[in-house]
Amino acid sequence: MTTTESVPAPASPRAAAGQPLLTVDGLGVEFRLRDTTVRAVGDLSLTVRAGELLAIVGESGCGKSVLAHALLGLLPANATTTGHAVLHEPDSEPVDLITCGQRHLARRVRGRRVGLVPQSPATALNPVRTGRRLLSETLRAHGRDRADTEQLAVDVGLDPADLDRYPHELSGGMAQRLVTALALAPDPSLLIADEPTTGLDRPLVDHTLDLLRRRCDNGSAVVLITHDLAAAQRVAETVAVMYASRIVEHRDTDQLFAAPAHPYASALLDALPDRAFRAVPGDPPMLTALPPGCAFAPRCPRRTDTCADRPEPTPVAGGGTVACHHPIPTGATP
Ligand SMILES: Nc1ncnc2c1ncn2[C@@H]1O[C@H](COP(=O)(O)OP(=O)(O)OP(=O)(O)O)[C@@H](O)[C@H]1O
Ligand code: NI
Repeated sequence: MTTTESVPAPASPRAAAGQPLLTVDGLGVEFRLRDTTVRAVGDLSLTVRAGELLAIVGESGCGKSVLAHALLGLLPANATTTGHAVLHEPDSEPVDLITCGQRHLARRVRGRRVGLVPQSPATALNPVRTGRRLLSETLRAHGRDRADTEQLAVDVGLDPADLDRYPHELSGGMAQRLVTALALAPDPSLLIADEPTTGLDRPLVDHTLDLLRRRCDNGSAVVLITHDLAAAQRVAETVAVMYASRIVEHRDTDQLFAAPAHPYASALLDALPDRAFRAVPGDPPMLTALPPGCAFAPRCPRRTDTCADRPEPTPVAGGGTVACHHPIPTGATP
């Protein structure tokens, strides 16, 4: 399999590594249904820095994809989004992705400065265009050379011959690689990749992860949404663990994997085959009926009466935050 050996220069100026690229502050998303409200994202704050690969992990339904869609203005009409998410880039004014409006998002941000690898590739592809046409048109629309089409296919591990297929002729894994190539075509400074390795076999999983990792080497940033903790451990600098709409722990990857502070993060790691291989006991709560306090408390071996109050994210020794009244001591010295 061919890989890109060098890191190409980005299409637009990038912030210096370590500078905040996206600051999310108090983000909330609710869906109004006929007789209830789904609180899919609650009071979520985080910073993504230039050159960083942040992995967001957590059980199915905890709000990962809704977070991604909120940042790109892709939520349906029954959604209400609150809070802020400011994109800072060296060549332009900071823009609040939550308040700037659909017009600005569509013209200036989505698929340009912020790219999305969607979780469902099959529905994201225009069915009447071949992969080659989709990719070359996207490159041209962003002022890039159409001759890069085949290279981009190779970069994502797609055989250029398969570019002549229509979406319905692609396997799930091929469609996945094509949507990744389409998201990369505009060379966004921030790429949000929502389960980008679904349907890929192990060598292609690693190929895709390494491709995302390399993007960060020129000052771009990647938010990788994944169920695959091993993937997060392999390529992410930092990991945010989401539980029932909130981030419960956000720390340096090595530190989190060595000594998780939140009981839920610890239980997730215990579910790994090379650890205890024990599923997290119990079920997550319904997002229509979240308890006022800690949402993990009913499943938590460390819970006390204090957990009836919601824990706020607080600093952990060694860096990062944990939202728990009774965090597991990490052994790190302040
Ligand atoms: N349009 C919608 N209307 C109502 N509820 C929605 C809507 N979209 C998502 N939800 C709900 O929001 C919650 C979070 O969904 P989301 O897709 O973000 O989960 P996820 O963490 O990405 O899960 P998975 O790992 O399975 O992809 C779920 O309870 C889901 O049912
Ligand atoms: Ni999802």
